[in-house]
Amino acid sequence: TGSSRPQRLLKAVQRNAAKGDPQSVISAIDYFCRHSEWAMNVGDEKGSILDSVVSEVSPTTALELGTYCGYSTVRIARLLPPGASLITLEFNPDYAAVARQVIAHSGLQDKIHLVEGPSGDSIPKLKERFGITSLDFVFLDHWKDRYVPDTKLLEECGLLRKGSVLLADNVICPGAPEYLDYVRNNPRYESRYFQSHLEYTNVEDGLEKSVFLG
Ligand SMILES: Cc1ncnc2c1ncn2[C@@H]1O[C@H](/C=C/CNC(=O)c2cc(-c3ccc(F)cc3)cc(O)c2O)C[C@H]1O
Ligand SMILES: [Mg+2]
Repeated sequence: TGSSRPQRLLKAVQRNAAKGDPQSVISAIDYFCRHSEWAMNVGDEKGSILDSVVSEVSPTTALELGTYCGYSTVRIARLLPPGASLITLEFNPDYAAVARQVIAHSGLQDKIHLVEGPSGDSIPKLKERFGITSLDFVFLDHWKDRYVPDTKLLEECGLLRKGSVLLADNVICPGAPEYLDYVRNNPRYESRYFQSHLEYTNVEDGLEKSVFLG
């Protein structure tokens, strides 16, 4: 049988991006998605908002929910301070396999821990597995109906501290209405919406940044 879209995206990275150069990996994926095949990466427009939040937080420990092909994984990891690390969760083994190769091509593999499995299973094990006490930054970009249960799970596991920043993709398209309701009407969060567009299109979408107040 033929190749999958993630496999074709990986080929485009291996052909067009310089090994060890994260920016060229990002540009190669954006080019592929604009000119060959659309894919659900956060993209360059929302990606620059992601970059500014990551740079502002400068997290020592970051978590990503939903690796997919590793585009935002590379975007986040390239901005981490020395010694910092990003844990990314992905339950589809085919996507995880592609993401590992995209990450390897970028040269950022030493800053990234890709954990295969459902986020609901992995989140409760993060403290013991990675020796972390709390998360400085979380990027939510997995199934949209998992944003609320996983945010509650992060709270219950004591993984959020005063000042932890959650950044959620797609709060307009495909949409995460329950999540917006949860973080916007919850006194334990200070939320702000960053208007943008769905990756590689002019359809409205945006990111919701929510600071946990403890
Ligand atoms: C619970 C759980 N645990 C671990 N990994 C999980 C997980 N749920 C999903 N994942 C993994 O994350 C990835 C899923 C992401 C879901 N993202 C989406 O469905 C998504 C969809 C669109 C979109 C918009 C308009 C359209 F017309 C069509 C699509 C755009 C996006 O930016 C998206 O992130 C891959 C999946 O295996
Ligand atoms: Mg997304």
